[in-house]
Amino acid sequence: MIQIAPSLLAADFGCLAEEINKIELAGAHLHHVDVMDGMFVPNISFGPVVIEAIAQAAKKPLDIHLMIEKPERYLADYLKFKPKYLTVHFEATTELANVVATIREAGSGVGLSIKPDTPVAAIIPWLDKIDLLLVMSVEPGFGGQKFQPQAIEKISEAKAYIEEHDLQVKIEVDGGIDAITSPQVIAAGAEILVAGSAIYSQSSYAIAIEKIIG
Ligand SMILES: O=C(CO)[C@@H](O)[C@H](O)COP(=O)(O)O
Repeated sequence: MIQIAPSLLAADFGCLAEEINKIELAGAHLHHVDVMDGMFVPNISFGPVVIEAIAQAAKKPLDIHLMIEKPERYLADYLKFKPKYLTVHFEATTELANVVATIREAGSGVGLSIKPDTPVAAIIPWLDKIDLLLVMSVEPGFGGQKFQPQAIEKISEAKAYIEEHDLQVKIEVDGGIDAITSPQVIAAGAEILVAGSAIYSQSSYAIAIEKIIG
C-alpha cells in the first residue's frame, strides 16, 4: 500500500493543531516533520519545542527527518516523541552505526536519507540495518522545489537490491512530489511519498492526496 506523508513544513503554523487535524481527516498516513539546522542545509525550520506541539495534536505517527549536522548529538530530543521513523542523513554523520543502534534501541524505525548527489551504492552496506531509505528528489532545505528525475533511477536501484536480498526496507521519496511525479516514483518502487506544497497549497487536502496516491 502506498502511504502519503504530508510535509508539515508547508502547513500554516498559525493554526498548527487545526492543520494536523485537517490533514489526518484528508487521509494522511504519517506526518513528515522536517528539522533543519542551518548547517547541514541552508535553512532553519524548527526543533523539539514545535514538535512537542505537533505530537500533542497528532493522532497519526510522526516521520521525523533530521537535516542536521552530527545528528548523534540530538537523537534523544527527537526519540522522546516516539516517532514511527527517525531519519538521519548519510552525509551528516561519521557515527552511523551508533546512530542506528540508538534509534533501534528506542523502538523507532531507523531511517537513512541520501541527497541527490549521493549514489545508492554508498548506502548499500546499511540497507540490512535500516527500516526506511529516504531518497531526496530535491536538494534538502526548502519546500516547493522542482523534482529531480534522477531520483527515479536511484529508487529503482535500491528497490532491486532490497527485493534481491529479501530486505524489509521501505523506500520513501521527498521533494517535488505531485500528481505528475508520483506515478513515476511509485512505479520505481517508492512506498511512502512525502509532499508539502502539492497538498498544503490546495483548498482540499483530501483531493490533493487522492491525486497523488490515487
Ligand atoms: O525535506 C524537504 C525539503 O528539504 C521536503 O520535505 C519538502 O518540504 C517537501 O516539499 P515539496 O517539495 O513537496 O513542496
